[in-house]
Amino acid sequence: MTRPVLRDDVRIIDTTLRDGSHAVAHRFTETQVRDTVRALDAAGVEWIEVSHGDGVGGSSFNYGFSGTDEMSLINAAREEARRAKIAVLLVPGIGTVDDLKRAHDAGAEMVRVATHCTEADVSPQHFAVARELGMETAGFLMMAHKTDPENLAKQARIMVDAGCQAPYVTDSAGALLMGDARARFEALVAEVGDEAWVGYHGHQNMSLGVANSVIAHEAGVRYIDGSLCALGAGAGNSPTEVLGAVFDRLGVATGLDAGLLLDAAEEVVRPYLSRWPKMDRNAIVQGWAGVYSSFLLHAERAAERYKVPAHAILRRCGERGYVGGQEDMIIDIAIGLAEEQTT
Ligand SMILES: C[C@H](O)CC(=O)C(=O)O
Ligand SMILES: [Mn+2]
Repeated sequence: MTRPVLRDDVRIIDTTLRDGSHAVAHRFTETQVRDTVRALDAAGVEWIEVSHGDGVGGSSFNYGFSGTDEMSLINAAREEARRAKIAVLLVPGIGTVDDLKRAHDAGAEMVRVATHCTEADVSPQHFAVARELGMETAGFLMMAHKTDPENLAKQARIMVDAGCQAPYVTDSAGALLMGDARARFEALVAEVGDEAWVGYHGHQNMSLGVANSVIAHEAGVRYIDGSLCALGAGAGNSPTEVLGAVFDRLGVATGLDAGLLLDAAEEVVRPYLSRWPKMDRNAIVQGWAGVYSSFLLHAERAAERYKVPAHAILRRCGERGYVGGQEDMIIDIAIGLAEEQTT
């Protein structure tokens, strides 16, 4: 297994146009994608992730239909990028090997295969196909707070042995406190650090995405995710423009122009946002109770339909330990809460 070449101390992978898709209900337009890619490219971002929020193949009744076919968006992103390369996310079971091949044909050069943190064993065939296609590979171990550092490292080992060049501590719920995050970073770096770069993907539900990114760098993590204006599920992701400024102040090389990232966030992304990811009660409950960030809009819609509080739905998701893929249970909880209100 070969690690990709890294020019800088850390490499920021921008997921505005993938995780951010959750925050805009998967309705990115081609113009928004082109404008965002141009701005990120100018700021020196090397990898830009573009897909439905739930990855390629995610456009569906269960996860929400895309406003524009994601393969057209990937193709538009590839056309617009001068230096940057395009990555896609794939959740086995939502996306298929066929979706991966179509994304590659549309211009994607990296795939990030995402599994629940204890289920890395569903990823090997996707890594194998990606490597055959000559793509770079990363692996998301989602909801990383739900298993201990030792087991997370074993799961990373499964991914790396299958062809993953960068297993990620993926804090899908924004639930990891700093010590918990550090323990997971250190465990993965110890297990696979000689063969792969370790990555970190954070959510801002408890406002710790940037702090955990600094800890990640200290612990030897080399890929760190961000989103312009924090655009992402829940309270959003670690803002790329803040990561640029913080790492610049720390003297950590990212290859990014922090000023141009600020322009990209303020002048390109902010004007098209109808909804700004925020740390409101619902999002904080997600971090606090360890709930998958992508559940937020599903819970808000169910709350409106069944006239029950979204934060109560989300707390119950946490109590029941639901994970990505169990979005339909949100309706079940909302119906249950509505019945409890009338009895
Ligand atoms: C499919 C998920 O949205 C992947 C992700 O970004 C996360 O788990 O966080
Ligand atoms: Mn995410």
